Amino acid sequence: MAPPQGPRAPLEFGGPLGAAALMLLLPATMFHLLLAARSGPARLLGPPPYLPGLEMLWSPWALFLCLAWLGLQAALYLLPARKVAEGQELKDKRRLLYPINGFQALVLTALLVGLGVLARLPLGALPEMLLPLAFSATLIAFVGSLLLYLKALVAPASALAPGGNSGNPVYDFFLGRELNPRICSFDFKYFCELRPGLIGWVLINLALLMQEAELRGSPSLAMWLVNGFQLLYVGDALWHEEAVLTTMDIIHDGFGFMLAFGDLAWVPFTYSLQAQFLLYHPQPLGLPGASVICLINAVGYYIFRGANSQKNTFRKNPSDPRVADLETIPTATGRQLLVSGWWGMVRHPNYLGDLIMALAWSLPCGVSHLLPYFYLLYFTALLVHREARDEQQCLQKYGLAWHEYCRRVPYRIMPYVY
Ligand SMILES: NC(=O)C1=CN([C@@H]2O[C@H](COP(=O)(O)OP(=O)(O)OC[C@H]3O[C@@H](n4cnc5c(N)ncnc54)[C@H](OP(=O)(O)O)[C@@H]3O)[C@@H](O)[C@H]2O)C=CC1
Ligand SMILES: CC(C)CCC[C@@H](C)[C@H]1CC=C2C3=C(CC[C@@]21C)[C@@]1(C)CC[C@H](O)C(C)(C)[C@@H]1CC3
Repeated sequence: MAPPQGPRAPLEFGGPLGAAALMLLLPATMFHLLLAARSGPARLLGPPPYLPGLEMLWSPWALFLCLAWLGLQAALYLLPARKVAEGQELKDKRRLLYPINGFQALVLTALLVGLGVLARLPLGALPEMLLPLAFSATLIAFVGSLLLYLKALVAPASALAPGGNSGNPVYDFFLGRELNPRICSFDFKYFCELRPGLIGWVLINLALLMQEAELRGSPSLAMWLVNGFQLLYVGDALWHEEAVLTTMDIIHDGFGFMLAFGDLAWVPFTYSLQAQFLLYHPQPLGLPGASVICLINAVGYYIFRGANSQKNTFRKNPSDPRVADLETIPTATGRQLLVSGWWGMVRHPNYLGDLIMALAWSLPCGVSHLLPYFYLLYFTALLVHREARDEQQCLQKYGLAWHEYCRRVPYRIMPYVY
């Protein structure tokens, strides 16, 4: 068994107690949202409309569907890739290899689903199964994290995540002990981060759109917008798959319950909340309103993509002509920090773009209910917390240079506000 690592990283998420509370609170919130979306009052706050019995949650058929979905995505992951990318350097100086074929997986899944629909696959029946599917996904995330935790107990110390090896089993189970758990070249965290959950999310959205068409003759404009915006977001993530290799989830966080549940259950079943809400609460939306919402999404996407691409291009090759003229601050590590362009506006311009898009995803649901704005509220909290974690990590990495960056670029996410 690997001994806990040298100097212990400070505990995050409120330590073991916070981790235990989140393990209960996150699934409970997800089920609350699923139940509220289909209830008449659709209340975000307040008690759930009813408490589902085990017979409403547990279904062997739903478990089979979830496992089949994971199996399909794993098979697509193993197909030959257009590119194999190198990850960041690890503590033992190695670099892991990652297949770049996520967008191919999305296209092949779309083809398979299209063929299925032509062969009368009842995709419109999926919305009725969301509760048992979410329950099975949670079960899979729980059992999967347990197996990963046990695997990590025999992993070498160099394979452990900086934050997930405190020695407290609850905390480590939640955050994940091992940084890059793999069997041969199959990387569990990288696989789960982008494929089953994100592609599952757009599939659920599509099923909700088809069900709406069945119920009301055609999908509403609001449902088209939500589907279109979120498909763009998922397509973009898979097209720029290589960029995920520099996110804190891949570089810093272990693969434990937080990411397993987040990737496999939370993303597909709560990120599709707007489409769920629209199926049960149709909203009128005219062309002028839709055009304004499209503009908001386009502005958000422009900032999000511009900022992420600028940083990725700069990190890959600082002399690339697209970024070579930008002003930078040198750091003791030899790396530089951008202080002009998007990254001179605020310290996390990509978060700002993401939040503007989150607003555009909720607006088609009207303003009569708070429920479809849950994603915007949750996402603001997630990004504010994530920004604080990243700030801590950057301060450790870059010391005085980071202080200088903060002095030159005082706002974190929103200029003149935060
Ligand atoms: N939809 C969702 O649920 C979620 C979406 N996201 C999105 O994922 C994307 C990635 O987010 P995340 O991984 O949190 O963070 P970022 O992509 O913002 O990466 C932060 C890192 O960027 C580098 N960096 C910071 N400032 C500068 C600078 N001025 N110049 C150069 N490099 C800099 C640092 O790493 P280094 O110096 O080591 O390169 C820092 O650790 C974002 O667009 C976010 O909105 C994130 C979480 C959830
Ligand atoms: C359940 C908890 C509250 C926490 C779980 C958080 C996870 C759901 C998110 C952590 C980082 C994520 C990212 C994306 C999805 C959500 C999770 C897994 C991301 C794949 C979405 C698409 C983006 O384009 C991205 C930049 C690739 C994102 C990377 C981070």
